[in-house]
Amino acid sequence: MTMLAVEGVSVAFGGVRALDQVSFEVAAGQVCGVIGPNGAGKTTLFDVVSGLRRPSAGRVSVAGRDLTGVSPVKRARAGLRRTFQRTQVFGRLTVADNVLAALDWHGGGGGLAADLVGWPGRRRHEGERRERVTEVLRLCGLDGLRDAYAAALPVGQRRLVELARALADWPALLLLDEPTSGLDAGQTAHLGEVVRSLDTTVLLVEHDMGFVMDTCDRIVVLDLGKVIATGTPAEISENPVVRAAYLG
Ligand SMILES: Nc1ncnc2c1ncn2[C@@H]1O[C@H](COP(=O)(O)OP(=O)(O)OP(=O)(O)O)[C@@H](O)[C@H]1O
Repeated sequence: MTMLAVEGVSVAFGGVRALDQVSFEVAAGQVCGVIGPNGAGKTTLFDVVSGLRRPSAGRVSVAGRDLTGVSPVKRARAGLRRTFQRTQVFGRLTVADNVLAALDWHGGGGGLAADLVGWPGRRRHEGERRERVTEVLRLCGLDGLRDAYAAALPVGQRRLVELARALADWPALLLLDEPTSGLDAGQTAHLGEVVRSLDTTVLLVEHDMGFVMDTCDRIVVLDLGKVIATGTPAEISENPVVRAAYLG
């Protein structure tokens, strides 16, 4: 099943074609990396998929639903989650509470009255939510840190907390913007292991080629706004067109 479909997407800034008829698909459960030289259009593509920028032509669909003209907030309701280059976690909350807060926006059901009377349905929801927090912390290798304050963690672990937050309510599609930025080699390797172990569909933009090659099932290569290649890491690393674009 196709989870993300980008079809004929174009964006122009004045005379610059940042994206020119970009099309590709990501199958459910796959990790897809977008790479390309500086100015290739990676950030613009990310902004189009996450809803920050509307394309002048083309369509973006998630799980068969056309989201092209839909706001970022409504995309989030449709199951799209993203992380940012600069981590966005609540420093004064514990790791577990950071993840719980990411689940909270669905509400526990029943509103304020349910909060006040400790409605049994609400208590059941609460138990399920705490189970999900535990599960997500395990997925992200954060079990041992659930009671640590996020502000006290090194950047590699804060990045994992952000990932855990994004995963908390079972996203349909997870967008990772330069996930390794600021991480050392060990932290990058650990993040790659976590991302590979997920069942979630992931689209990531990343400069670290080693990370992309090790982590992604498929790679989309952009150059000057166009898709010049798609394929497995092995296919991409052997592709002469890709090599030429990078050697410039
Ligand atoms: N807001 C903007 N106004 C004008 N031109 C822009 C704007 N944003 C991007 N561009 C241009 O569009 C093209 C694609 O830029 P984009 O930032 O998407 O590339 P990128 O692949 O993310 O590059 P980098 O690897 O350097 O981050 C570039 O030529 C860039 O100069």
